[in-house]
Amino acid sequence: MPVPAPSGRADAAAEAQRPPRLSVRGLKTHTATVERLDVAAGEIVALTGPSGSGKSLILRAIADLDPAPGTVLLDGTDRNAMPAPDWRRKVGYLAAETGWWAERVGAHFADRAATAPLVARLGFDDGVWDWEIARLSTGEKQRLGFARLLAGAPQVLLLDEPTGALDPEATTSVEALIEERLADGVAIILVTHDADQAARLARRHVTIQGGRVADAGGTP
Ligand SMILES: Nc1ncnc2c1ncn2[C@@H]1O[C@H](COP(=O)(O)OP(=O)(O)OP(=O)(O)O)[C@@H](O)[C@H]1O
Repeated sequence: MPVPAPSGRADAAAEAQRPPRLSVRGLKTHTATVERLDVAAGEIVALTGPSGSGKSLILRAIADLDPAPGTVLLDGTDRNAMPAPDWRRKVGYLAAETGWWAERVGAHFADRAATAPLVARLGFDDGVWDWEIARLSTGEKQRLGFARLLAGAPQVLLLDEPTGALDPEATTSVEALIEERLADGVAIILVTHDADQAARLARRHVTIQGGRVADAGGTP
């Protein structure tokens, strides 16, 4: 009778066979090429580089917001195998400057009751639904944009300077929510100019050098 493998070893083998949550190969934007980048479920990778090196364009290309040649897979499924709106819901992008289309905050949230606890953790009470977009400060837009993104429960988060306009208290709240999503298995790429934040949140750091992003760390 065969002896079963110790469960820890079996788990490790199953883990090794699982595709990375996000996998990027040969993705070309106007300014940079991502040769190879894998992000596992529950992993956060910090993407750094000088201003104008192309970090935002890479996130937008992965999110399929700009056309870009190359291969991007979610749990092994090519982005071309699903409608673009489905991809963008699963692979969520938070722009450094969030976009708003309706007059008031509430119109941007499909399920206010479900989102209220999230919005509260980011410092707002229920009155926020009636606020006009025109009155929002930069930091309020950033926090509400983050809440709007999380409300869709994406499996990948592409965060472009998510706390760039926030005070330390709000930054702590956003980082706590990021950590919780990681615990839920979300894969995250974080663009930040804040080296302390990159060190706090991410063990793996990739940098744009000479227009190339190479995944030095590999898949853990
Ligand atoms: N559609 C486009 N066509 C050509 N160049 C573009 C286009 N969009 C942006 N760029 C340029 O590509 C470069 C990279 O822009 P990007 O916003 O990705 O930089 P970044 O690394 O995120 O910078 P920052 O840290 O300042 O936010 C910039 O020089 C920008 O002007």
